[in-house]
Amino acid sequence: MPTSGIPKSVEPPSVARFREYLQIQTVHPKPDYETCREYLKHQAEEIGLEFKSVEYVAGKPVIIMSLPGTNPELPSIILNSHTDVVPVFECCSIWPEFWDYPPFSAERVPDGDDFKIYARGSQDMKVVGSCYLEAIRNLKAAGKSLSRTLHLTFVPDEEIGGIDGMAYFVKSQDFKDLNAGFALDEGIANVGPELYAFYGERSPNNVKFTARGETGHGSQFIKDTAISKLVNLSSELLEFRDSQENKLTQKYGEVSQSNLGEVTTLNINVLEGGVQANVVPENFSATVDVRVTPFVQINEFNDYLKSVANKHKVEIEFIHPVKQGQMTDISEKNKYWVTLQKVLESKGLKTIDAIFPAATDSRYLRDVGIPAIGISPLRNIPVLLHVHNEFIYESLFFEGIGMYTDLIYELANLD
Ligand SMILES: CSCC[C@H](NC(C)=O)C(=O)O
Ligand SMILES: [Zn+2]
Ligand SMILES: [Zn+2]
Repeated sequence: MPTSGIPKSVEPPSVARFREYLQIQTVHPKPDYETCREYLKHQAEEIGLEFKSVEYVAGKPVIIMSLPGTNPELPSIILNSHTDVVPVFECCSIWPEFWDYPPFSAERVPDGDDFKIYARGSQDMKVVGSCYLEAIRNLKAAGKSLSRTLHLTFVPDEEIGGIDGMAYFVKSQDFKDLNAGFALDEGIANVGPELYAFYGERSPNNVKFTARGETGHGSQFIKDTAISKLVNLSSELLEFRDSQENKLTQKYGEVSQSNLGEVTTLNINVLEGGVQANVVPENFSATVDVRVTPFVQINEFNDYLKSVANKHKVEIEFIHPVKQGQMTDISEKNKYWVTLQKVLESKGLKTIDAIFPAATDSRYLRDVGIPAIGISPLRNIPVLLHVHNEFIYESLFFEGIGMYTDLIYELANLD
């Protein structure tokens, strides 16, 4: 334990480094990536890692820190994390303080024998990036020999879809040069004692439906209005949504984070149209957040959406191209997975193997053929990603460092 022999009130250096990272305001819509780059460069220099910063889009650095292995011909291990965090709501008129501490002060607050560290990004996902760095610091300090090369990748913009970050990176020569064999990426905290291990995720599919119809005076019985078409279409979409939920409740008794990824969800989140109350609008649209499970063929699912739109005489637009979600093999055939399971077992940790319900940068890695597992070291803690008052227990940070130290060592020494 990094704290042994040190009074609890004294902040361990690893925690000070973690808190410094949390204090950098890499928050959307204007993340401070420059300060973040400087911070990471300093970490790389201190630990003794090669450092490279590349920008596929100006001002959005992808940072690659490398530790060459003794057998650099072997496929490398990627330890990925994103540097950006989601916005915070600090207060509103009826609820003056959403946060107990300022979200970028990274306050270290005593909590019994432990400390809580409050900050945006403490769970999602600066804790993971910091654990990787501390684990490698420990391995280097202990003089451990690693045969595979390690690459720590710190990427921007995951929280807004990764288009200017991981999506460009995986297509680049820089990425090909990594000769990656396996990647670890983000997971999600668990209120229970197990760790989630995500081997796939649902494809985010934003779809806009636009209905057009008869216009006229708001006092009349006008047929085939845009709204009536959109309402009928929406009812059918919501019936589909119910059927997906029923599938889970029939199979598992309830919907949970561990089974949600097995079905497709949709939420109608933006309605647009109308000019004034007494004018029947010529058009009205609904934008829907659809999350397509990798267990169905995305093309077939989109054909189904087209057929529903067609039936209700509504136009359909797929806002961005969506690819079939790929899944990482979690059978005995995947030696990286077997190693991960072995290490976690040796530490008394169990995994819940699941499909991530939302989107992470792992989808880009899997798409270019890199087996990726999304994992978080956080357990027995409320799930606070994107939530007010995000915090972690300091003890979980130490547990995470221990877990990644063993995991990285074993993965990097796989034949
Ligand atoms: C669609 S890309 C934005 C990424 C975001 N990821 C998470 C984990 O919230 C999401 O799924 O909405
Ligand atoms: Zn995240
Ligand atoms: Zn997030």
